[in-house]
Amino acid sequence: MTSLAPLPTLEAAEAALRAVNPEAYARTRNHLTGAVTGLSPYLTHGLLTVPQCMAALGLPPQHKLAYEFGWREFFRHVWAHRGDAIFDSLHDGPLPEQAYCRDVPADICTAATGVPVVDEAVRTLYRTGLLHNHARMWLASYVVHGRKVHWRAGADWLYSHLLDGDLASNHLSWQWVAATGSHKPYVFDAANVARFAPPPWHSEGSAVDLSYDAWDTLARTPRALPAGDDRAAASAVPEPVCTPSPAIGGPVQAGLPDPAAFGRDARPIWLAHPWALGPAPADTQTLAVVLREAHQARPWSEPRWHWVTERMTELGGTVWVCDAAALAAWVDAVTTAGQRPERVQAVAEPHITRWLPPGIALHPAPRHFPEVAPVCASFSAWWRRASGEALPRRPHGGD
Ligand SMILES: Cc1cc2nc3c(=O)[nH]c(=O)nc-3n(C[C@H](O)[C@H](O)[C@H](O)COP(=O)(O)OP(=O)(O)OC[C@H]3O[C@@H](n4cnc5c(N)ncnc54)[C@H](O)[C@@H]3O)c2cc1C
Repeated sequence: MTSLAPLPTLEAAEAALRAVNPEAYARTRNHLTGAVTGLSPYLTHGLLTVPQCMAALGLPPQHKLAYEFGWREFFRHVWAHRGDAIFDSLHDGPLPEQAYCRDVPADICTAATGVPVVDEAVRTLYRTGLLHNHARMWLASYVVHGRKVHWRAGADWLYSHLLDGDLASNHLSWQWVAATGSHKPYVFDAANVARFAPPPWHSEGSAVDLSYDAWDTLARTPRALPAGDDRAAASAVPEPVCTPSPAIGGPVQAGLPDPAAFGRDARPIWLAHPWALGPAPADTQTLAVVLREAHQARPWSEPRWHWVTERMTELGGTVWVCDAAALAAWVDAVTTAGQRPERVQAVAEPHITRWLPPGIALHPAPRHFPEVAPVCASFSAWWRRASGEALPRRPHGGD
């Protein structure tokens, strides 16, 4: 990962939180150079929590930034209620599912479409592991409505490369753009890009320079925009390699430590996993674990693995890569009947919880907004119930 990526340390996370300027955020957040917070990798990987950010910033519930934290928790609410159904279209979109291809074309994955806004987004993604929300929306809209790629293929691809890749925020945002989770395809035009992005992104005269009406019609017909030509291919960049587990070597080891080494210490064992990289509770010993099953279906890029394992090393010394059965046996070995279930503790996080053995005491992932039931179909319905406030009419991410 280049120096453009945020550092995977608690100090960097806390510094990013201290640097947030809510007033500037509210004015400029839709601009690619706006005062966005950069908190998402820290929130996704548990170095910070939404309640901690809300408290530190003292945000009133009607602040724009409070809504955005709200979107994060709304997507978690939908995931908690709908489960794996979020990985399929929540309802019909503008076209039948068969109208979309199931692979992201090579010219998109290598930033060689010849459309500046798309190629800049992909280059930025590979260089930093992050993308501004507006850029994610433009990219997803081009992929789904412009190139007729199924939202799920686009979502899986983007998730693999994001440092903040979160299955709820990512996959449900793609569904929102695709109109399988909202009621209108999200489309954009070149003027919108020119207003919110710096000049290298401007796309007048390219394949996406269409009116909103033409875009809307395109989203509702099977026709696709053309792939990048040979001239665009000349500036292609390689897609970073994605793997289902980190490379073994140095502090990253396959297997688990000798349970006796932990068994001699009476303190509870804190399981640091990729979605719980905050400080371990006082008076615990830390075991840092990557569970193979949690990543099998959705590999991560090398830079993301590097980012995560660097922080895990800081927490646990060695990062242990193992499968769920091995972890269950290890938990059994360090746990005597009288100590269950507090001996081994972890944060319950939906990316991993289903693979954690039953002998582990789970702490709920911290939330700012109260859980509401039944599931809310829209953010505004959820916001009304979770915050007790009405939501002014506004779009999802940008103008
Ligand atoms: C196609 C697409 C894919 C996305 N994938 C992810 C993802 O994998 N992980 C992820 O954390 N966010 C995702 N988002 C949401 C959003 O783009 C990022 O959270 C945001 O860009 C992160 O930058 P930031 O921390 O500077 O955000 P800020 O604008 O500073 O917002 C502060 C925090 O609020 C939350 N937030 C802001 N906007 C949104 C939003 N639209 N939806 C949900 N939460 C939001 C995030 O936790 C963010 O860190 C996606 C959005 C789109 C359109």
